[in-house]
Amino acid sequence: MGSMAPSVVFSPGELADALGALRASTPLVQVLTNTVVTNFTANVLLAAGASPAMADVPGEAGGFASVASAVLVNLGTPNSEQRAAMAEAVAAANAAGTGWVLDPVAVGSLRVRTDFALGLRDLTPTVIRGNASEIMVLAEAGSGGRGVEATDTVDSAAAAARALALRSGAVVAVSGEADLVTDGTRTVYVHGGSKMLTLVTGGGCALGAICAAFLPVVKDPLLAAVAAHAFYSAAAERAAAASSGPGSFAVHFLDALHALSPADLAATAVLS
Ligand SMILES: Nc1ncnc2c1ncn2[C@@H]1O[C@H](COP(=O)(O)OP(=O)(O)O)[C@@H](O)[C@H]1O
Ligand SMILES: Cc1ncsc1CCOP(=O)(O)O
Ligand SMILES: [Mg+2]
Repeated sequence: MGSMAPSVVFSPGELADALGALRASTPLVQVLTNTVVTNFTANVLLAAGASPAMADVPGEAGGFASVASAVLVNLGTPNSEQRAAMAEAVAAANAAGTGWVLDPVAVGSLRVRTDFALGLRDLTPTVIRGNASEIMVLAEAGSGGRGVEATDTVDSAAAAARALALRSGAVVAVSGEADLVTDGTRTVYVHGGSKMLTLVTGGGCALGAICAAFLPVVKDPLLAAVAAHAFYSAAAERAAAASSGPGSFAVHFLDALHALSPADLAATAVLS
């Protein structure tokens, strides 16, 4: 896969320890996200063992970011108030040395959010997470997908993802059938998961929140993002096996995020 040979850089034990550390510390994740997925994202964080706080009001967002364990900035429905709050939160997170995740939902054809996303890209996000088309736009190597959906493959975005990581200093994660996570030098593919995640709104957006939840619990942001994707994929696989369609999948997914143990993660994760 990809133009450069990927390598396994993390052991099952490292993934298990990361999940154990998350559960032991209950990270406080500040979420500035879109109106479609807010409730689902909070439930995903709670089920995983984190503590969500949707603090996205100007005047509050900066103060909250200075005490949060990590911050998610998701551009799905970026009204002007929320954009002001995001600017505050990012400045405060950077001042406090707090990790933050940028999810540039639907960048490309939507000018306001694309311009805003390109500005955020250059404000040292710790992780940039998106689908292949979104990542290609932030790398200035594509014109975007179809609304919130990707029209490019993960492999076609691999070179752009590495270039974006080197340019921004962020770990870049590209979701798809197999997820690619890179810091520009090391590249890891996370296999597994379920296509059902694409039939529940927030399947990608809540993954950004889980990336944020892992940031404060491990030193290496690449390991944090890989552990987040492996954990998410393992839970999705378990949920898909128990469900009969998108509705029951969403319920089983929350149950699986809650039930999955560090040992389960170590036994299930497939990296390459
Ligand atoms: N074809 C697929 N098979 C299995 N899992 C998938 C597939 N496509 C996407 N996923 C998973 O769905 C989640 C959301 O990814 P994606 O749909 O690419 O994000 P977004 O919603 O931001 O476009 C990720 O966990 C990803 O691994
Ligand atoms: C449907 C929709 N419209 C604006 S944001 C949004 C949610 C997108 O969620 P995801 O990127 O996780 O599929
Ligand atoms: Mg998305």
